[in-house]
Amino acid sequence: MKIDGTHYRSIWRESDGTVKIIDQRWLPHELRIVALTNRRDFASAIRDMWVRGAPLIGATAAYGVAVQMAHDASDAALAETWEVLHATRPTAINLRWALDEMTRVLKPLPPSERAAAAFRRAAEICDEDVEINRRIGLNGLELIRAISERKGGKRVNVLTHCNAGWLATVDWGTATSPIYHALEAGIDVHVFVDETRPRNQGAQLTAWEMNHHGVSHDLIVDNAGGHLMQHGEIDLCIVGTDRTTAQGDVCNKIGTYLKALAAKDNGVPFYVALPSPTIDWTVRDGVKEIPIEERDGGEVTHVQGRMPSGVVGLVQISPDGTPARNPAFDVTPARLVTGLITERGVAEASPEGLARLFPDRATVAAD
Ligand SMILES: CSC[C@H]1O[C@H](OP(=O)(O)O)[C@H](O)[C@@H]1O
Repeated sequence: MKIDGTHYRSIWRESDGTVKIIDQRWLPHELRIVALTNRRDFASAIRDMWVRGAPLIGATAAYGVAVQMAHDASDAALAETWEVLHATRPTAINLRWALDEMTRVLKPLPPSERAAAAFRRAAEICDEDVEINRRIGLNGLELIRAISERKGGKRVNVLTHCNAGWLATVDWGTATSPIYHALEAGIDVHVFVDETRPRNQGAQLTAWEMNHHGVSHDLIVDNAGGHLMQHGEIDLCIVGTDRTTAQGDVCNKIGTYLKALAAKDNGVPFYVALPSPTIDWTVRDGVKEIPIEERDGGEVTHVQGRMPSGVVGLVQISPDGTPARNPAFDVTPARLVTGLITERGVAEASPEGLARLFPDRATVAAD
């Protein structure tokens, strides 16, 4: 999307072959663009969240394989790269999907052909993500348009959680794509942006996206969402996902489950923007089977921001040595999900709903 009138993707390859990313750790205060030149860079970028968001993690891993193939295209290097990058973060299925896809394409080729083929496939994966997200936006736009018409053109209030924006993907975003399309369609839309503790992807990234794209928004603390729903201030929720099961259970940033409970209790539609590479067809029960990343407790006891001096740094918000738990995701059972907004349409959160849209992929029989 655009930053001060200039179009950016979150990851791209320069004409000289260098792969570059926006290092999201410094947003919203600094726009830092960095080159990733070796496998270690790519592993750090994913593990330490220079880039984050399920689709972007997958795209980054794809380019990580390509850059490694340019250094060493042996079978051993290909297998080792799968292991090294797969170990960076456990929850987003797109990481495994992208690594498996790159291996599928490259394994049959002679090493001499692998680097060129890898960069081609990585570029395709990025372009496919952009198109998938554009279509998710068009499908989600109809949900927002229907609410707008029901409200006689009055403002449609959308709640988002974490960042499922263009910064979480290659472009458009997933949960934000319907919002961007609604803005372009002239619909009066307002976004309540969950700050999303502890990494504050909402406060730091979604608010930055909304601001740069001219979307009306308010930043709210995570705990305010239920109150706003009780008072009729939220028309629908749209969130992203890091892994959705064939049953329609949705794994997403920590706190999503609580938002879904509040939405159910208040009759607020709760939608999940779901690109098909984020569907894990091999999993039945999301709560029992999806690995939940446990990140360092320091992300809970400390918060990053800009100091009065203008320097971006960390401040400690709890007593020295405070122990902290930091599960980075939770799973919202399908029963709390109103619908899944995919690139092929809006599906019921059920095996039947997903199989209807993806008969070519559905492999898990309904319970
Ligand atoms: C479009 S996927 C976005 C998804 O990824 C985020 O997690 P993280 O920032 O830790 O990578 C969050 O769960 C978003 O909903």
